[in-house]
Amino acid sequence: MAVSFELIKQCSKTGARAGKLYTPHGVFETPIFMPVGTQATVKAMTPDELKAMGAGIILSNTYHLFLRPGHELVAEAGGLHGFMHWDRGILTDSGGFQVFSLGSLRKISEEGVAFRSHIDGSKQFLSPEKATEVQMALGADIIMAFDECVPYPAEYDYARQSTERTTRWAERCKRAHARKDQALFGIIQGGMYKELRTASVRDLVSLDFPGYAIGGLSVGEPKPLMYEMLEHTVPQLPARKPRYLMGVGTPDCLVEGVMYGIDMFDCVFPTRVARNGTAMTASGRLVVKNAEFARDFRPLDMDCDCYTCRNFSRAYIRHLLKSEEILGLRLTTIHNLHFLLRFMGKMRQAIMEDRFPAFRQEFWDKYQGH
Ligand SMILES: CO[C@@H]1O[C@H](CNc2nc3cc4c(=O)[nH]c(N)nc4cc3[nH]2)[C@@H](O)[C@H]1O
Ligand SMILES: [Zn+2]
Repeated sequence: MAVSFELIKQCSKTGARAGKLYTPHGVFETPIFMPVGTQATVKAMTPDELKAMGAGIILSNTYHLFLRPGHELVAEAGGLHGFMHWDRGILTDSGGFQVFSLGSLRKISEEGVAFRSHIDGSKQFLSPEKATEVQMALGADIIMAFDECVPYPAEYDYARQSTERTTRWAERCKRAHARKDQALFGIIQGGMYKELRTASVRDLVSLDFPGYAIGGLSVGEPKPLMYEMLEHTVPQLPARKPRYLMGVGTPDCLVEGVMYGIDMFDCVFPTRVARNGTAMTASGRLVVKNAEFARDFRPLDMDCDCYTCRNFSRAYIRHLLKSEEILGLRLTTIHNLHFLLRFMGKMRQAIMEDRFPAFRQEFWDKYQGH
């Protein structure tokens, strides 16, 4: 088995659990947050810095790398691990989501999706087989089935037909996948319709994937609706296989996702907001670019021990960001990633000590939104 999951501790009162994910590039503790490195780099970070802060698995993206520099070139460089000099875990998203969020003039059919590249407008086509071939060439440890992320909102009938096609596509990906050192995860769809979510779980679990992602969430729906879908869907997934919630990465959603039994998360949020000068802290966000911090010589987050918070002040980081100095966005990125990775470690510790409900309550008492 390329990737396997060991359930270490189940919370006695909620769906939260602590586990271990065994991959060809290492063993990683779950719940885990996976920094996003869309174009084969986690923006502004070196691999050594990512290692130093404890990142275990990072994401890259089929859609982007297929368009540039091309999967064949990455394969010549020894796959993504060789190309980006990263020897820990890599997961690639299959491109379905990005075709819809980035590509233009998309035409979806049973065969696949025709679209124009957002880079040069050239005509492109991705099918389940092509997306699987690209991911085999990129060489990630975990690859995703090619799916359509049902948009929000979506009519019941559209959600049903799209989800049924995603299941047929998942079967085609499974048939096309021919790398024993890679795990292919299925992606649950179903929109915001509980019976479609159940049908998607039933159909994909019958295809027996080594892990399952929950797709079609964090797409602009109200958070309570995302939580309702998680509460309904996650318990129906096999307990001994990893569950991956795609596109989630704010502390509130991470706590709730862990509570429902999610093991893996990814999101561009922490690195994206860092680049526009927003720091994540235990009590919410701090927009360090704001004038109020011009003479504030305290660290971003008084409770943080990251390289940024040990050495630099809000005033200095604000100055760097206002002056568009590259170090500015590097320092905020270091802090945000360190903050989230440490937050996951604290949650795992609480689960191991069977005090997750108290940890969650404490979090909500302190957290002031977003
Ligand atoms: C709300 O923030 C925006 O939304 C994205 C995060 N939310 C998200 N939901 C996703 C769903 C899927 C899916 O159903 N299938 C596949 N293959 N990949 C997915 C990737 C996803 N990412 C950020 O990029 C941000 O722009
Ligand atoms: Zn910090």
